[in-house]
Amino acid sequence: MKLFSSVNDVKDVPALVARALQLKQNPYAHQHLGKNKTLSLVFLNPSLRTRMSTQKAALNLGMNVIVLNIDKEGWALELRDNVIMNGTTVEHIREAAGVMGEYSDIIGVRSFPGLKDREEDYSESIFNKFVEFCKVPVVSLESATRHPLQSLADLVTIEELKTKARPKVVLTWAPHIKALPQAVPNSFAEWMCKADVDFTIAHPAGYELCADFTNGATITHNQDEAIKDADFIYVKNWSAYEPYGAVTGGNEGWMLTNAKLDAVAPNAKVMHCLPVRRDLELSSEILDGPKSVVIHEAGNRVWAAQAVLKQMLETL
Ligand SMILES: NCCC[C@H](NC(=O)CCC(=O)O)C(=O)O
Ligand SMILES: NC(=O)OP(=O)(O)O
Repeated sequence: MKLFSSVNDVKDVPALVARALQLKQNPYAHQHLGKNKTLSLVFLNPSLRTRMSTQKAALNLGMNVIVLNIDKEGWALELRDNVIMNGTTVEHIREAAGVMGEYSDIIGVRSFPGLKDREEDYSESIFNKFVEFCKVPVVSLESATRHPLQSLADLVTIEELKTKARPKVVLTWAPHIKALPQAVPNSFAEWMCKADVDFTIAHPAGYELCADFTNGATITHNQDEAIKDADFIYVKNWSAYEPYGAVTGGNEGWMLTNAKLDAVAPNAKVMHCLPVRRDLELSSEILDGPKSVVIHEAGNRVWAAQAVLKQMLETL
């Protein structure tokens, strides 16, 4: 595998999930694979889980790891082509990515969307420039439109905790005060549409995701109807795709509570990629109660990352 940017880069998804679960049982069995190999993790945006879990995964495989918070510690990066660099940017992504490739066997990149220009964000221009100019295999650490390491960990979690062959999985929109990217819900939907699950998406009118990611999902504006008898409820806020980046008020009632779960989904396990704003996106009674699997889910980020890195190391 030379690129991990979406589910489409994975030949056999069930095999990758199975590999992640095997690695969880035996984390240090492949330390020879990463010996003398360097993973560089490059962040243009903040991270807790992705940074720590991917670093841990690489260490488990015997790799060396370099972390660069390029937004804070690097030179101001020019991302546009054909501009005279007489302003505040100091180094072009062409040289920066090329140089990072010299120091790395695999590079991970995190670059969030600006949420201003949909065409620009959905073209994945920043992520794709890293891929083009660094000339080594690249793992997405969350790009403008997708978060595949998160989605793989989510699928691993569902596979591990499901109590029936084909569980009902619901992605529900949640309230927030800010405009957040569509990357996590796009990616979760894209992975779930390819998995052996019964998949529903619930959101208020106006929060339709880009249809490229939701093909095969049941989509509704009725949260109670959507979560009825769900086995897994995946909670996430996102801003509108159309008009792009918009946030409309008046949907505070979409926050999931124990009362809602008790009424229609008593057996549901509740997931969230984190970070989560308590009692805005998701009630603390759920987060602190037995239905929440968010910490377990975040733990599985290690095995998802390790399965991907292992496959990349095998094809270096
Ligand atoms: N990597 C996980 C999610 C990252 C991002 N959340 C955020 O930016 C939260 C910011 C805040 O709550 O202020 C998102 O939703 O895509
Ligand atoms: N879920 C997730 O990607 O978390 P971080 O943004 O903290 O890496």
